[in-house]
Amino acid sequence: MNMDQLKRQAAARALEEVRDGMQLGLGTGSTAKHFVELLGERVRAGLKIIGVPTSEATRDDAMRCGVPLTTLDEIDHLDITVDGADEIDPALNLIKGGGGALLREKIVAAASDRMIVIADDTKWVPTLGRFPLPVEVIPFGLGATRRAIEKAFAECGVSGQMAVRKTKDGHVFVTDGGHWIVDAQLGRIVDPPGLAKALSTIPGVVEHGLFIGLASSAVLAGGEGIRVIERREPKGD
Ligand SMILES: O=C[C@H](O)[C@H](O)[C@H](O)COP(=O)(O)O
Repeated sequence: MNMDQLKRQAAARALEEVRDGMQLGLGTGSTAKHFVELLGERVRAGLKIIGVPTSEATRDDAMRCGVPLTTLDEIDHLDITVDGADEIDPALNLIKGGGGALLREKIVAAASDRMIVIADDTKWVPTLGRFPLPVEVIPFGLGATRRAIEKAFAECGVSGQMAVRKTKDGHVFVTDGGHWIVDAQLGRIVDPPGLAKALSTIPGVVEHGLFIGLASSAVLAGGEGIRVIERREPKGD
């Protein structure tokens, strides 16, 4: 089974949790796209749900698949968000933002009763950090923000090269919110909750890709089948 088939299997397993009448957060990326497509099939067969997309790309996919959409201004909570991840550790801490959607993804996940992470099992790691950590920043004063980020890294026992994300054609990548992303090659993040807190205090940092205490479960698809890992502590701890 190839990677794409594994991603679709994980998406199909998460879909089993969806019930009539639910309000759903719709993640971004190649794995979440499978979920949106499968959800669209169920909607066309009569399932009544409504979704909040976490990016313009997901909005386009959902509309194409016939998934009805709303916003967090029109509804007061979400039942489940289903989203992919770049890395997942045994405490269900995540690195997200490889596709640049981390800010909306975090807002939507935080507004959800449950977040189900779907992935192929190569995303499962003992320690976060092999995948570059995305940090979404305001372009104004970027030099000062970078220095503050470096200081936060040092205080949290990590270091590594940082680079402003570029598109394939060499232009600066701009997020749906109009911000830039700095990707940090940290290798091994020893204290993800500590680093998350430190980054959140920096004025020029809009958001970062560490998702701490947000995932309720992870559905991992691999060559030997599907593994569902449930979070033990309540959401937010
Ligand atoms: O910004 C993008 C998101 O955080 C994605 O969910 C993450 O990068 C995983 O994407 P994929 O399922 O394509 O590996």
